[in-house]
Amino acid sequence: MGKKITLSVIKADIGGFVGHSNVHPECLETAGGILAGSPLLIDYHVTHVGDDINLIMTHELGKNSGEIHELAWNTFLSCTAVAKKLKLYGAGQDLLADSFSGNVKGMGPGVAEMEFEERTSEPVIVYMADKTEPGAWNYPIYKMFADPFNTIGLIIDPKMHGGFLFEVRDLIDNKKVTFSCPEEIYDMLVFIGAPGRYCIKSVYQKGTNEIAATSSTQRLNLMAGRYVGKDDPVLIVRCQSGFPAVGEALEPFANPHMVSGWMRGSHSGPLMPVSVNTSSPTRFDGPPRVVALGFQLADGKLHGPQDFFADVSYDLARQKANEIANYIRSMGPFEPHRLHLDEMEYTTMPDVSKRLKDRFEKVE
Ligand SMILES: O=C(COP(=O)(O)O)[C@@H](O)[C@H](O)[C@H](O)COP(=O)(O)O
Ligand SMILES: [Mg+2]
Ligand SMILES: [Mg+2]
Ligand SMILES: [Mg+2]
Repeated sequence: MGKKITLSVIKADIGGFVGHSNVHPECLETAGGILAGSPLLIDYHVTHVGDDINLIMTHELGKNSGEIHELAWNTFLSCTAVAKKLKLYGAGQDLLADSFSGNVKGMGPGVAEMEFEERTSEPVIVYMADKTEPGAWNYPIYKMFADPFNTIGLIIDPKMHGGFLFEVRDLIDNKKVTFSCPEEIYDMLVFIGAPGRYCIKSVYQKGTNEIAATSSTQRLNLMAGRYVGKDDPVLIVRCQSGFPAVGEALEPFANPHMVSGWMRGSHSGPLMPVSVNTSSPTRFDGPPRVVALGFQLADGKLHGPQDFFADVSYDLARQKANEIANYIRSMGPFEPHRLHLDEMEYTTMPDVSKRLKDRFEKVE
């Protein structure tokens, strides 16, 4: 057995610049400075999508390493101090706990990690989204790993033809189930078609059980018991040679699918593929954005990134997303633009109902 590398992507919103639109450069510099000085890491890349800081790190300490999680937590604390100094908006927004307790899971930051033996050549893509929730990955992961109309490799690459195993999490009941695809796609779609509750956590290659993809499935509002911003999830996908080709892993985003999030975490809107530099949500705090950064790993070193959605071939997807956004915005506070009551992050319904209680008369 060769040496195993862990790729950890840990993210948090520690304060926005301006409002919830972007990250202040001083926060990114602070994060970069701390990771540069850490002896724990093989390599790192600090970046952002909208108002979320993403720490992309490689090391040999495995998943859920207390040392790596503490490094990320302390980095976010230092960035929060900068955010407070600059009076940025919502300083420390996603840091829900007072002190670190061994693992950042359940403390606010989002985490996606995978451990594997590096192949001769190891292309990976790190996806990062803003103004949406973890279920936003269900549609593109399904397309990448189960839909031959997206991924021709499922038909013509002998290493992919057997299919993949999908681990799906129920975020409300805190349970998990694994589906074997393609045989069980109809059963699986019953669940993953409801992305507010069921999320694809990881995908494994059948036969080898090699990790192929993994996402962050933390739901901030479920942890905090109140709205503290959207989860703004991350996803890691390994590519080529038995996994989707880079182009197959990017293809689902050519059709901007509808996701929950956007303004006040309470609207449905198209997920727009963008470059890091254009990842600032603006119109109605959106539309929701997704960035895809490609890296070649070499003994854990992160060569890259390639900012894939900067490419002109995603111009049409952005145009389509703008058209969908324009159309659905015209519905204002009406469903389905506004989310169903159960899904809304802020709701004044209880207060308004209480105030109008006596004005409701029984209909005979
Ligand atoms: O969803 C949003 C922010 O999400 P985020 O921080 O990216 O997780 C925004 O639309 C805010 O909800 C909106 O700007 C109102 O913000 P507050 O005034 O309540 O902070
Ligand atoms: Mg924010
Ligand atoms: Mg955000
Ligand atoms: Mg958020």
